[in-house]
Amino acid sequence: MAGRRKQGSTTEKTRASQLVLEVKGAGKDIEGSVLLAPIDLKAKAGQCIVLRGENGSGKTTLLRILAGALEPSVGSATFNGAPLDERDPATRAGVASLVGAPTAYRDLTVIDHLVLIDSTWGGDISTADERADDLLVTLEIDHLSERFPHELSSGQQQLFHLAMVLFRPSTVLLLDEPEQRLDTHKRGLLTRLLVERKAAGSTLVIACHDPVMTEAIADRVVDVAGA
Ligand SMILES: Nc1ncnc2c1ncn2[C@@H]1O[C@H](COP(=O)(O)OP(=O)(O)OP(=O)(O)O)[C@@H](O)[C@H]1O
Repeated sequence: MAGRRKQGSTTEKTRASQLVLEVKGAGKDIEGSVLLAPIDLKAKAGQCIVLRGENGSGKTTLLRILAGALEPSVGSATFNGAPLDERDPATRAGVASLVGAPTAYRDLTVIDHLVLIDSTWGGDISTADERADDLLVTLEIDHLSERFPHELSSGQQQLFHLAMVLFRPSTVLLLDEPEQRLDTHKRGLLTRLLVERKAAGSTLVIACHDPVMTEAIADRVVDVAGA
């Protein structure tokens, strides 16, 4: 019994010390235009890296590289030691990202979207509604569960998009300015939720222009310097 406990704690420590994301000198240019100057980044389980930098410095480009949606022109980016590639099942299963607006359907309600996402990830259909509603309650948009996406305000739409990415299973969460269009109360609520995700072992990389939120969630701030 004692031996099993010891082995378990060693495994947990090993897991916590392993790099989940590693970017080594990754940069991106297209036809002579520099989108991202070469940059390094390391993140372990339970860590949150905040990307900071002026408009156009390359934060979204770096997030797209981390999502496996964009291949770096130089350097490398890996997830658990393997190259990031959104076509690869390991990347798709582990990495959830909100970079730009996700696909939404005019004829599905807010809760329909969550139940659909859950079913594509193999969630238990008998509890999907209840779990979806719990997340909407946490984000304080449960009263909007039967609305269609085009019936939401811009801030409500942002919370809906966050719900879509938070509802699917993942070990890495990539968010591009999740605070945008949210009021102060909702920013606080999102901050608490992200701190909880971190405590549960998720790796977070977040581009953020809000210094209060950055202070609350960042284990490390990476300055994206631009070309
Ligand atoms: N397809 C493209 N071709 C050429 N340049 C591009 C392309 N997409 C983006 N860029 C340029 O790459 C740079 C980095 O853009 P990116 O969106 O990564 O910046 P950002 O740091 O996320 O900015 P913001 O804070 O405004 O969201 C910008 O100068 C942008 O104009």
